[in-house]
Amino acid sequence: MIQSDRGADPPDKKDMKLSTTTNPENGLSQILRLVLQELSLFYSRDVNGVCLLYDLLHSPWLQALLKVYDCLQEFKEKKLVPATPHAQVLSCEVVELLRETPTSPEIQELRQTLQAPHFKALLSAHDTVAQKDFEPLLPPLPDNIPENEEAMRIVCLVKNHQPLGATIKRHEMTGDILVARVIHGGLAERSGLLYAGDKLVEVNGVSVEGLDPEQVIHILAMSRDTIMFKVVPVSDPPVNSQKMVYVRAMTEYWPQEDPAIPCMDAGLPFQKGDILQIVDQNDALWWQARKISDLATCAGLIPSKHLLKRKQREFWWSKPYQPHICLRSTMYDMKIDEKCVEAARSNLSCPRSHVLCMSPSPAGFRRSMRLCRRKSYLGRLRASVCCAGGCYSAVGAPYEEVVRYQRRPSDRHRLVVLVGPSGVGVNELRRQLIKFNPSHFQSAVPHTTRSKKSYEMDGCEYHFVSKETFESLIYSHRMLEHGEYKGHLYGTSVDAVQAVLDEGKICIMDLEPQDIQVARTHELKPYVIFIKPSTMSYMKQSRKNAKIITDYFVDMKFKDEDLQEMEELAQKMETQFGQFFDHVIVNDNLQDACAQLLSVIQKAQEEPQWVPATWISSGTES
Ligand SMILES: Nc1ncnc2c1ncn2[C@@H]1O[C@H](COP(=O)(O)OP(=O)(O)OP(=O)(O)O)[C@@H](O)[C@H]1O
Repeated sequence: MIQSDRGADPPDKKDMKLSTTTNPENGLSQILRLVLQELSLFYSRDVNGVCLLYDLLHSPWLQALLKVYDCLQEFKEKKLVPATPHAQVLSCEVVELLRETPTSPEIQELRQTLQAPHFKALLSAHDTVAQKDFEPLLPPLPDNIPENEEAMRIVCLVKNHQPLGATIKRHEMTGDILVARVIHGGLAERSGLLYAGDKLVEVNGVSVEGLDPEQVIHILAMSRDTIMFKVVPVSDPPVNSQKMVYVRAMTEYWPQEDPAIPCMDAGLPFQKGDILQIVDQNDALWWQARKISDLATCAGLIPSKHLLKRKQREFWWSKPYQPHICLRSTMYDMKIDEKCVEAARSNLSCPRSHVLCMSPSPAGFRRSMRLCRRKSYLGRLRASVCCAGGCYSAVGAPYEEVVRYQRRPSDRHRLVVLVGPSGVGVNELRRQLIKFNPSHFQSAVPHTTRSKKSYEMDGCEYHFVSKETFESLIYSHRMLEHGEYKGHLYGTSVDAVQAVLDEGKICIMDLEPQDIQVARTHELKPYVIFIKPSTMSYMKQSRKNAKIITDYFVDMKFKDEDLQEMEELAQKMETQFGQFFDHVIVNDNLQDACAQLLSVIQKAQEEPQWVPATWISSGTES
């Protein structure tokens, strides 16, 4: 991730003094010092990547470089003249004279110093500069060079256990071996001497004429310390003027499984949800990218958006037809068992008298309605191996452009969405969070079309609305999730979530994974946390006294098959929807999981995070 390392090198006035030159009144070092002072004011807020800029300008190598630059500028004016252009000869004469002098420890030391290879090399360099003798001595050109001889470039690269970072191909018509692409950050690119399109003539003195690319690679693999290329440079070297783009991978990619990749070794594997830095989009089919978790390495090849979409479509159509139900929740496909909702309520840690109170706070303690969808959901998930994720993958963009978003203190909080297989502890964690700080965390009050009971209050347990009102909320996309049972509709609206956010609180809600996309808007900027079950053996231990609610029973103990089912479901959720998860918490020890949740939520609200670019550029952000 491009993140400045705040902890490693905090802005500090003492440090800044060290970084100034001896003459702070002029020169670039002085300007840099002032810029650093300015930047340090914004450092803690990381406004628009200030930390990154600060760390760059504060780096010792840049400071040293600027000092050298300042010194050179100073001496440029003085027009220095060498005392002698023959320091080497002078040194030899001194050594000779010292031989005739009576020896003493000092004389011995001086002789040793003057005869040391490094010192001799230094004097040699001095004389070369003093005599301005910079041109290398080249043998005279042969007379018989043909007029149309192409200009050649000799490139010598020193091997350093890093990949060369270039791929080659054979030109279909001419049979020439060409540099196909130069990978960013690789040895070839950093040398600045090899370009895509350069024609290879020789490698390590061996002519490549008539050779296959594989044979050329074999020669390269055999070379030991240095690689020598003789190339005919491409007439128009490509210039990469594209801006760096960051994307979230919405699908996974394994170069080893892709026979179409031009060079498997140069491929960059990635998983759903990985953030990638796209460094080169010059090729319409193969882009170059790095993972932000590994920016120091050289880039790798990934399929372009267009190509990956095509691959997804081909994969989709190549699958045998399977009748399936789309997981996307639609009206009337979700059964909510009100009996279960009621039963769950009586199971709450907050007493019923609390539910009856005037304050709307009980919403935070209500069990989610998803409990009752458990059985049918699992069934549908099993039946639709390639639906929600698959359908999405087949038609959706494989990469989502992302930017760093830093919530300002005046902004509303981000919605926190908890996702997980039924029984994993989503509601338990939500309850714990709200209990821990009810003035900070709250759930949204759901809507229903059923009639109000005598002990209920509108806006407290539910917003009681007519079927028409509810349906208009659905059609105007104001419902984040909804379902029907026995002719009554239930659901949570965007407005109910916003009401919590408008109070300056953090709204916590649980969603089925297929509903995450509905919530992914610039209005709510949801931060999605996946709650994952622990290992089977740990779950058996820790869930001994835990209770679940099924479609038919309330307060049932976990059976082994429930845990097994939970594990299976968690895996499927991760496989299909992992691209939407901002964070994963394994719920083994409840206290630990709660502590993690608190800290992650705090980070989500206070630290820069990757969010879809459309959330920021949609005009609602200043
Ligand atoms: N880390 C844990 N250790 C022990 N018990 C736990 C832990 N997490 C949750 N539980 C217990 O497991 C049971 C199920 O938890 P919970 O009701 O929160 O599940 P859920 O994910 O909301 O699923 P559903 O939506 O089906 O209710 C509850 O009795 C809860 O107290």
